[in-house]
Amino acid sequence: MNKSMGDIKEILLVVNPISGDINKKNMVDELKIIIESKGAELFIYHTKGKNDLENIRKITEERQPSRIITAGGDGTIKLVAEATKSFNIPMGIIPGGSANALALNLKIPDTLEEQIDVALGTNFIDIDLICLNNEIGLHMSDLGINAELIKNYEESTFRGKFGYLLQTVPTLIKGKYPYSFTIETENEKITEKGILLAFANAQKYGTGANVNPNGKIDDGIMEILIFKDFDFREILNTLRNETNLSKDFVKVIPVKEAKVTCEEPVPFQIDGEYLGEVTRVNVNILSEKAKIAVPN
Ligand SMILES: Nc1ncnc2c1ncn2[C@@H]1O[C@H](COP(=O)(O)OP(=O)(O)OP(=O)(O)O)[C@@H](O)[C@H]1O
Repeated sequence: MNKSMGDIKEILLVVNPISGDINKKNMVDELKIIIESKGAELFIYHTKGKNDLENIRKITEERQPSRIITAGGDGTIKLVAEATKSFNIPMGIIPGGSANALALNLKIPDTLEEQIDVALGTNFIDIDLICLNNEIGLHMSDLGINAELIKNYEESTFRGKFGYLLQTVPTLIKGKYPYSFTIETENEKITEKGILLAFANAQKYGTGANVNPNGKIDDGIMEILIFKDFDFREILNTLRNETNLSKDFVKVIPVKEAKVTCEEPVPFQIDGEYLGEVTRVNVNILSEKAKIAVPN
C-alpha cells in the first residue's frame, strides 16, 4: 500500500452508484480508512445521472482537491474528465463499470488494494482529450455497427458483458450496413464504405479487441479506423491481439482533426455511451489533457 501521499490534502471521490451493477460500498469504506489514516480529507460525490457535469465542476472549483478519484465505468471517467479539464488535477481510477475499456488500456490492476495504491500514486499519463461534436471522448468512439450494438444493449434489461454479447446477433441481422463515410482531413477527402468507423485514441475496446495496435493515448494524434466488412479471420486476429491487420480489412488514417459525413444517419457512440444517429462528426484533439494516475 502507498506509504506516503505526498501533498495530497483533500480527495474528491466521484462514485457512480449504479455502473456495472457493482456495489461500491467496500471500495468507499476502504478508501475512507486509508485516506483518513494519512490525515487527508475525503469528499464524496455520488453521481445522480442528472446535472452531474455542472455539480462536479462546481465542487471542484469550490474545494480545489489535490486529487480526484473516479469509481465507475468509462462514462463516469469521461464525465469527470470533462467537468475538471480546466483544473489540471490528477485523477485516479477505480474501475467500476461493465466494460472498463479505459482502465484496460491504462493497465489499471485488478485488485482494489492495488487500484487504490495506483490512484494515490505519483506516476501519471497525460492523455489526449478528443472533442467530437462538442462532446469529450477519451478512448474509443465510433459510427456504425458497434454504436448500434451499444444502443440495443442500453435498451435491454441484461447488464454486463453477457448482455452486450446477447445483443450481437439481432444487431447484425437488423443493421443497415455497409455505411458510406466521407472523411475530410487537412490532407485529403475520401469516401469509403464500411461497417464501422472508429475515432481511436487508445488501442483496445473494452472487450479486449486490439483494433489500434499502433495507437498511443498521449501522442496528440488519434487514428480514424474504417472497418470495411466482416472478415471473421481478421476479427479473430483482432481478438488475439495480432498487430498486423490486413489493409483490406481496416484502413487507418492518423489525424489531429477531421470531418466525417454520412449519406444516411448512422448510430454514434462516445466511450461506450450511445448518442443517437448522426450524419456528421467533427473531431479534433483539444489542447487540454487528462492527467491520470497509472501503474509504474
Ligand atoms: N444515480 C444514478 N442513477 C441512474 N443513472 C446514473 C446515476 N449516476 C450515473 N448514471 C448514469 O450512468 C451512466 C454512466 O455509466 P458508466 O459508463 O460509468 O458505467 P457503465 O460501464 O456504462 O455501467 P453500466 O453498463 O452498468 O451502466 C451515465 O449514463 C449516467 O447518466
